[in-house]
Amino acid sequence: MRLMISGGGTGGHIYPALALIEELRRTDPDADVLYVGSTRGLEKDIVPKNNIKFKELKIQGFKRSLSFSNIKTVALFLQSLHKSKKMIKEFKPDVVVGTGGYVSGAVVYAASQMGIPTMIHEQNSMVGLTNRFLSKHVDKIAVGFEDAISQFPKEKTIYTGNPRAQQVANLKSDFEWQDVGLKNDVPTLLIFGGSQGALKINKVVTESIRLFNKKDYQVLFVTGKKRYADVMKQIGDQKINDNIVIKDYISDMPNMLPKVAAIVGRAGATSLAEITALGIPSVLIPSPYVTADHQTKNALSLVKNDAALIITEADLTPETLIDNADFIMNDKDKREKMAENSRQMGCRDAATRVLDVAKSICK
Ligand SMILES: CC(=O)N[C@H]1[C@@H](OP(=O)(O)OP(=O)(O)OC[C@H]2O[C@@H](n3ccc(=O)[nH]c3=O)[C@H](O)[C@@H]2O)O[C@H](CO)[C@@H](O)[C@@H]1O
Repeated sequence: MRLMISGGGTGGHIYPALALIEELRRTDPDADVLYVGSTRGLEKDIVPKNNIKFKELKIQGFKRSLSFSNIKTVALFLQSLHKSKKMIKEFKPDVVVGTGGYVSGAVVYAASQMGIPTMIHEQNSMVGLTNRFLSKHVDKIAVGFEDAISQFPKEKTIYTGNPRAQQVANLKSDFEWQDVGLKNDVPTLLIFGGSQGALKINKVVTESIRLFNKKDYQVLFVTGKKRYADVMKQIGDQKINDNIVIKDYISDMPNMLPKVAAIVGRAGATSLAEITALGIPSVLIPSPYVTADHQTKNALSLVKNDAALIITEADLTPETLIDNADFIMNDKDKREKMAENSRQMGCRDAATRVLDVAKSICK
């Protein structure tokens, strides 16, 4: 198969695409893949490291208010459309797949205009801007949450789960906590605010260091690449005990996640697919800044099943953070029960399902 794939901006759109590519290469070693990303997103660092051909487009999103930059957005979109068509003519894909982010809007739309089979994957329970636009033009729509089906044309939409779930569930981890300076035999709480880190979570965690210092469990706190320096400045000369390690980014999350006892984090759809694939209990702090508050909806699907706890960003303080973290980390039975509930929700064959949909539309 010749697969052209595009997903950009944040990890939540990129990692499902990488998981799909991994599944394609596993089942079809002769497959040829071209990934098209944006010049500004995380994909330009992440994708080439995975030995995947990568091409870039310059593109940006619409501002919600009337703004001059929206004129530039339209110009960049038209330019990207033109470049995408050129790339498609050269690469000659059998199918073009979009996993979200503005860049996928141009690439998938260009392909649909040229009569190439197209599909999108929507990770969230609420459809995003780009996928809403593309849904009218593509042949198939794969969704990560059953709740999303009703927001798309019924006849071409199918529930598949999120390909990243299968990737993390199948990996044989050789990760050791000693690799990051922690102990192997102490339960570890992983704290991170999605693929880019979250300002409020970082602030409250830095204010909680004194309290985490005293815990019997360990904490790995991941700040997001661009936020690390600020966090270290905020921490200043506070004492950090051996049970806490701070990192800017984890490059190989699938290898680490199976060894994590619990997670405190945002409720991005791809993170939740990983959490449920592996059965990890979590404390979720949904981002209030995303389209249609979709992270709250994502989070509540786990909370309803007693697989996660939720703290709204407005209620997040060192006290609520520590109370919720302790609730999970200090009670092994509770943790195991939540882990099982979380595992029940996992969709561990999602990459196969998405690939099957892509194959079904190839000419
Ligand atoms: C602010 C924003 O727009 N967030 C959206 C974005 O989130 P975001 O990009 O944060 O996506 P998710 O939380 O869903 O996924 C994050 C991904 O990055 C990985 N990771 C994270 C940290 C790290 O150090 N290393 C690492 O590899 C995680 O393992 C996961 O695979 O896309 C998601 C999926 O469409 C949406 O649900 C989110 O609402």
